Amino acid sequence: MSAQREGLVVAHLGKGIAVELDDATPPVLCQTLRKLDTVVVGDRVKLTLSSPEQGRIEAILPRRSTLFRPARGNESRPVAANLDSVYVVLAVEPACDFLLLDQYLAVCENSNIDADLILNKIDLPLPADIDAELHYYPTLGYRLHPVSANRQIGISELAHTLQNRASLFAGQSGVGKSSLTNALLPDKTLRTNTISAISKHGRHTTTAATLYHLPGGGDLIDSPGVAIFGLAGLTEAQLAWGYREFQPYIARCRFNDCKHVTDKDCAVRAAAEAGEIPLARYRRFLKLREKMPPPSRGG
Ligand SMILES: Nc1nc2c(ncn2[C@@H]2O[C@H](COP(=O)(O)OP(=O)(O)OP(=O)(O)O)[C@@H](O)[C@H]2O)c(=O)[nH]1
Ligand SMILES: [Zn+2]
Repeated sequence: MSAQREGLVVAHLGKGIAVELDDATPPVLCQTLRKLDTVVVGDRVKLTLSSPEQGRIEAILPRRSTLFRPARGNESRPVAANLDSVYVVLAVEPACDFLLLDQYLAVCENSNIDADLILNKIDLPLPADIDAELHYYPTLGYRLHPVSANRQIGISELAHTLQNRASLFAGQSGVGKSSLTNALLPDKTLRTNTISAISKHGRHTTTAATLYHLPGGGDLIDSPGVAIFGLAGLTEAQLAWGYREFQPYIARCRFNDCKHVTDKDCAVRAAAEAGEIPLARYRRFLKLREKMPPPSRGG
């Protein structure tokens, strides 16, 4: 038996988990001890090697962030670990879904994950009202990156901001997440090598999520399933906190457990009515609140 090593989980394969050792490539195929919590892409793990290509994961090192996805009922399941940033991708077509955007931002605000906005397809004209709505977000501290994946506009600037961090692209279907990933990882063989090195002994299996090292530095977690992550695990109070401009008002509500809806002397609602908080954002907060599973709305 060899000594314990540490590594990074780079992919979930049908027959095991691909782990990149800190001092070696290609990744090794690992099994996990049954009693371990779910191991996810981005996790740092302790493992022992049974052969140069195979190992067993024995511990998950503490995570600095975890992204959850809703599972059956009110359950949630971790899908990615140790993310630094979520990049919410938007486009003029399909139309900007601001409710989904606010939902992503609220999750990140409560998960120790930074959030940026990417406006893709800037080769297409953007209506003025959408443009104005989008430009409100930088006033809250969210950076907005205008790009075109197809026309290769703004891609090198984007690559620069992705350096030295682990990121994930989120957004509705069709906004161009795959196109952006391809623009940033032009070397297709580099992308597929990771997986084929691991699955060469068996049938090719679809992966739930994969971590890629970007050529300019930084990691990108690509996961079809994570693209639309839900409000899984958030409480109603966390949802309100996820609206950054609400934060200074929340402490001024009369009641500690103010729901910011019809409550007496709610400073958040008052600010929205006075135009200090954009009414559109407050309304979307109310809508998201309605969408939350009942248990997290209680108490
Ligand atoms: N006009 C224009 N179209 C683009 C641009 N980038 C991507 N598209 C197009 O948008 C469509 C959707 O792109 P995808 O990359 O598949 O979008 P996605 O977000 O990965 O979609 P899902 O895989 O369904 O989640 C494709 O037809 C792309 O060619 C762009 O910069 N400009
Ligand atoms: Zn309130």
